[in-house]
This record gives sequence, C-alpha cells and structure tokens, in this order.
Amino acid sequence: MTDPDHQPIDDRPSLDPVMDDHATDDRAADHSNTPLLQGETLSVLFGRQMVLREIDLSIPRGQTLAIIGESGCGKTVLLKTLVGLVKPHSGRVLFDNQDLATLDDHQLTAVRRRMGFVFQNAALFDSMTILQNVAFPLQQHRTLTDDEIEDQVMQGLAEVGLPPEVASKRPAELSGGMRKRVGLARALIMEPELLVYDEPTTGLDPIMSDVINELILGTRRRYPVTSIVVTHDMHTARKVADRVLMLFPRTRLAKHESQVLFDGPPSDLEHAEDRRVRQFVRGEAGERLNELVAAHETK
Ligand SMILES: Nc1ncnc2c1ncn2[C@@H]1O[C@H](COP(=O)(O)OP(=O)(O)OP(=O)(O)O)[C@@H](O)[C@H]1O
Repeated sequence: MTDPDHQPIDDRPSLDPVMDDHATDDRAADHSNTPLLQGETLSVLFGRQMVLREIDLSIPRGQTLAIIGESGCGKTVLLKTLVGLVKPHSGRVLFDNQDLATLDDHQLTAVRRRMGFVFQNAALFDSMTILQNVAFPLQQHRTLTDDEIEDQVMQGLAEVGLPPEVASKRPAELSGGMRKRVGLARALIMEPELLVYDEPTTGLDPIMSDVINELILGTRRRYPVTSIVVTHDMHTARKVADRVLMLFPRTRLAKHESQVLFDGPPSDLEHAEDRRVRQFVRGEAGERLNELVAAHETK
C-alpha cells in the first residue's frame, strides 16, 4: 500500500479455524470453459478518492497475468478486489462463476481456500516457527496427523529450495529472500487454483529475484494454476507472464480514457502504441519529471 495513513488490510490468513464441507464439491464443479476469474466494470473508492474506474478483466484458467504500472496506480487494490479483500464500489467479481458479493462468510472462506496469497512482506506470523507458519493452512483445513503435516511442510520447504533446518527457525532469523520462499511454500501447500503474488521480488537481489521467477514458472509447470503477479519488476513480468495488464493512475487520465493502457502478451510491450507504456517498460522518465515539478509549483 502506498498510503500509510490508510487502514492496512491484514494479509495474513485468518486465525479463525473455519472448516468447510463444500470445498470438494466446489473443486469438482466443471466450469472448465469459463474464465476462473472475471472482474466486471470494477470501480473502487476510498472515501472520495476513486482508485479504480470501470475495470473489465477476465482471467482464463491456467493463465499467468502480470499487473504493472507506476506506484499508486491501484495494482494492489485491483488484486485485492479480485480476491474479495476489497469490496468494489460498483461492478462485480466472479470467481469460478460465483459472484463474490453474493457469498456469505462461510462460502467466501470456501472460495478463499482455493486461493493462495504471496504478499510483499511474506506476511508470516513472527511468533511461530517456519514449520508452524507453513503448516498453518493445513491445520486449518485438513484432517491430517501431525506427522503427515510435518512431512508435507518439509517437502514444501524443499520445493522452494529451503533446507530442513529452517523449519525450527522464526521469520526474524531468515533473510528477505528466504522469508519470501517460506511465504510461497505456505501459499503452495494447499495447491490452490489461484495464486496471487504481490511484489514477489521486491527487495531481492537479481539472482534471488530470478529464483522466485523460476519458482513461479515451476509451479505453473507442475499443475495448471492460474496466477496474478503484481510487480514493478519488468524482468519478472516478461519472464513469468503470459499476459500483461498495465494500469495508469486514474487522476492522470483524460476524462474518458481507459485506466488499462495495455493488455497483451509481454512481447508486445516494447512496441505498444501508447507512448506511456513504452516509456514505463523502458524505465524512461519522459515528461514525468516536468509534470512532478509543475505539480509542486502550483501548490
Ligand atoms: N485500504 C485503503 N484505504 C484507503 N486508501 C487506500 C487503501 N488501499 C489503497 N489505497 C490507496 O489507493 C491507491 C492505490 O494503491 P495501491 O496500493 O493499489 O497502489 P499500487 O499501484 O499497488 O502501488 P505500489 O506499486 O506503490 O504498491 C493509493 O493512493 C493508496 O493510498
């Protein structure tokens, strides 16, 4: 989130143990021809600030979508709206054909169990060991013995390249890259149908960033997961995404311009018609510096 004054949303999984009997039925439902996720004319307001205006977005099953755009344009808000963590002011979100706004808490929990979240700061529980952190979703939702849970956690840690001795440590004892991989292991442990990553490589060195990229790709190769990756890292966007969506800050758009400046394969970014897209992906300030100076002078 860019604005520290606003209420933070707790990204960590809920501590309420909610058991759900219908999840298996949900997974079994065959909607394989419909997109997994659809956002229809989504607008989001915080107070009087409209962050998203009439966004339409449909994500087919198995696709990896990267959402890019400059800081504060609403990438995280769009991500959170799509998974039901932020309620749109208007429009609706359909997950597997179910309108999130019509679901009660129990049904929403069942839907969320089909999603895995990898948040920017890894959102681990500081007081728990790594084993307990990664085991957490399993303990909430599955009836497994402690030994079975431990086996699965150790396997999950190995899959993200973490050694077994990490299991007994606490998050504060690990590097940022390790914590991100723990976050990924925790998200993957339930084999979710939808994986959402918010800035998965922020703060990492280029090699560790690429380790995360490879893990995202490896997960997609392992099973047909649908993924949304919010990122500033153009290397990540180009490498992991089948499709890239570029948002633009609503306040800097002309009145009837769409907030989505680009929606297409990463290979088309360099040659996008819109100059703002080309400048963004090349990291060129263009007229932005002059705009910022002018905005400052008019205050
Ligand atoms: N819970 C909230 N309450 C009020 N305003 C919010 C909230 N969440 C986000 N905003 C505002 O919405 C705008 C977009 O925020 P968002 O975090 O989606 O941007 P972003 O594109 O992800 O930025 P960054 O790349 O810096 O993370 C910002 O102006 C932010 O202050």
